[in-house]
Amino acid sequence: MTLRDHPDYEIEQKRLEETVDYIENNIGSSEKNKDLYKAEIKDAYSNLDPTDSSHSYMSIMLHTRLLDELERNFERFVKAKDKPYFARIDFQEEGRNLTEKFYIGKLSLLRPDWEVPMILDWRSPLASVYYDGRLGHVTYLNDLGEEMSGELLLKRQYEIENKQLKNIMDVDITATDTFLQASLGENKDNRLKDIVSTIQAEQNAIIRSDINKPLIVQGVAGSGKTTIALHRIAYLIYTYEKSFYPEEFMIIAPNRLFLNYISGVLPELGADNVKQTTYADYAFELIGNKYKLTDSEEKLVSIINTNHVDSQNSELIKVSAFKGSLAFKNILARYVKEIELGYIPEEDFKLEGCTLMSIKEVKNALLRDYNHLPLYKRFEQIEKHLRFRLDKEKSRIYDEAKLSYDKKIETIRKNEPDSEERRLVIVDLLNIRDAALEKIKRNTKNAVKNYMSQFVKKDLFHYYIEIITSEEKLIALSQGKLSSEFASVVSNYSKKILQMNMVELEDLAPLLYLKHRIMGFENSINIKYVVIDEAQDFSLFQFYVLKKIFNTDFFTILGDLSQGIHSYRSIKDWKMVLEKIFEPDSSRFLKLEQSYRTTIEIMDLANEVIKLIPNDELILAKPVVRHGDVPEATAFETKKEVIAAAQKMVSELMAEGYKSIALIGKTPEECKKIHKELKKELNIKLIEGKEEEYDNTIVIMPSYLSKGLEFDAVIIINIDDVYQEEELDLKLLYVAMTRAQHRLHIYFKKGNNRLLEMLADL
Ligand SMILES: Nc1ncnc2c1ncn2[C@@H]1O[C@H](COP(=O)(O)OP(=O)(O)OP(=O)(O)O)[C@@H](O)[C@H]1O
Repeated sequence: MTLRDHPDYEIEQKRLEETVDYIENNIGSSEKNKDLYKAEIKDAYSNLDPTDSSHSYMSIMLHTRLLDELERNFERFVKAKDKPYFARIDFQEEGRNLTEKFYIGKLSLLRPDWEVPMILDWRSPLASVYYDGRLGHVTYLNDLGEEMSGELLLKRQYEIENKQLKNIMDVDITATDTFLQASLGENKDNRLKDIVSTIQAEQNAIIRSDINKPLIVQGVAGSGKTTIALHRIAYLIYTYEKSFYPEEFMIIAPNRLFLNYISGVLPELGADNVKQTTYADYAFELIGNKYKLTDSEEKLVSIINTNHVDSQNSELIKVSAFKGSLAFKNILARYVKEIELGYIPEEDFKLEGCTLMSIKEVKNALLRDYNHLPLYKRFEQIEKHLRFRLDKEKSRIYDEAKLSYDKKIETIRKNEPDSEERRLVIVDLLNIRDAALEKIKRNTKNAVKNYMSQFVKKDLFHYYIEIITSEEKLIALSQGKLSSEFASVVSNYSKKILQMNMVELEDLAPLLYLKHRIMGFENSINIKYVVIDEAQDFSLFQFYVLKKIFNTDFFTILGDLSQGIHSYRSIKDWKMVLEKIFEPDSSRFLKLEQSYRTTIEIMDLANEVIKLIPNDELILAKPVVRHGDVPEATAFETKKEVIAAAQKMVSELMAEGYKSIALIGKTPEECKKIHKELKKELNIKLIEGKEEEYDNTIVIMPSYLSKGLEFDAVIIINIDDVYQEEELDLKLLYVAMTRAQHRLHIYFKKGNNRLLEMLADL
């Protein structure tokens, strides 16, 4: 059916025109009002009278506020005008004999003269039925969390471009989601997009999941984890507008390139000012930049490069796993206790022999009363107590001392006859008294400072170095759990890095922990909701420390164990996170098995790779019904031929109109080599991990850097280090294969390349 044949075409066309007109009129009047308010502000400034300025000040304040609001609305209108909505639902609430039409868009639009919104925000409670419900009886939770029900009588989707209605599609009970199909079939550039018009029911459940329960999502490659994470933030900001500011939300992503890749989505969803950062960047923000970070991928690369069987047991892996473990956290907790005990004073706080605060009282303040504070913040409390006691007692002590001298003088006066000798004795005594009183004054002045001088503060790294480079301390504080061989490996390994004023990623959790427990953070942390993407790469200690420093359970954690290429240093399953970090009973764990990114053919082949890993936790992705070209896997005799084939394929893919093409190698060295050859012929960018953005059509990168990204077409090149049938290599290959949206080609050099040969034979 063509657009014009749709029975409601006229009505829909009219409605669109009406909506666009309304928005444009609002934009027009906003512009006028903007000029008006600006003129008012200017006027008020010029009339600002230094003696009686209240009227002008009021006017400036009022018009500035109005101007801010206007500008916000203005931007909303401008954003909405080209495509004000994408869907409509006709809904009849139970018990009401009235069917209402709701047009759903990215932003809400209310008309004072209408009872229903002109546009309903996609995040509003009622809009949920559009995502969840098939036609017929539906339910949703209203603002108060009460279940509402009714009949969904129509579910209609629109394609609108530049204010023009291009298509109308009614979704019936059986129809597959043609809109979804169309959107997945598109070629994309190198930025992630919002999916408000095609969010699927299982994704909607995650986006709208209860804010109060920590949420962990295991989602297969391409299931929309990153996309959903961003939509969830937009949803929470809208729904809990009164409880949270957008800047209190934080999303933690794996690297800056990835942050750039996702950066467009939140503003597009009307959620600005959300903090978007990487774990390392945020950790350095909190602990300071005194030490530099080692290349966090270097370790992975060296594991990839070495013989895997040996490396599985290598010291490198064990040290990383140890530093990310809760066992290490426990060692540090004992270490902090030891540090705390070291501050118990050996003397009372006294003035003139009079105890103002006993050792016991100071100890109680230090270890008991202010235990909830970081150690150094407890010092501040102790100091306050000392000052208080001193202020309370200093006059008494002074007066008593003075009185005792005065009494002595008085006794001499009374008992000795007046003589030159008596006069000299009294003068002497008066001098002694004055000196003593002067001394008391001086001591009083310095008493707190002197007493506090025993609470010497040290640098964070001093503490960390003291423990991590001391074999003896590690063993002692592990309560016999660490062998001396392993403790020596950890300490020697750490010494080498720290001596260069460097730390590795695995050191950041312990450093954050120590800073949190000992010094506290300089500025109060105002993050209230945390979303972690690619969370399979996090260690338990990382989760633990984030939960502690943010002091919240408000977490959404998303990841895919099948892509856990950093599993040498990170979690092995989600159960551990649920059990050790959160309360399993009050947390939610959801799975996403449907994959939206890629075609059935590509996903089927990628699943063959993941099947080779003997791990029940790894779930096979189910692709949405979208067919495409069968992936090609071809072996060549020489490296030169592999590179030539890739170059030819890039040209073909470009000619076919693909907008983003990635060549994915196994190691950075391999990518460098291939790039050197190809850059003579192609405008191709080598991605090495430090980039913050790129805008090239063609890129080349090692597999581990491609994680999280996606491309229209992927060419996997393998000329050097072959992919072995081992967990890490299988995961690297899986990650690379699942980056492709439409086309996948695998070109490799013949010989000893069993895994890729197996794929070629399938
Ligand atoms: N409901 C949907 N409608 C349209 N597109 C979708 C939908 N869900 C996901 N997609 C698309 O699927 C692709 C994969 O999404 P995303 O990158 O968020 O998945 P992911 O689970 O984070 O993937 P990975 O773990 O492989 O990095 C994106 O292009 C996204 O736009």
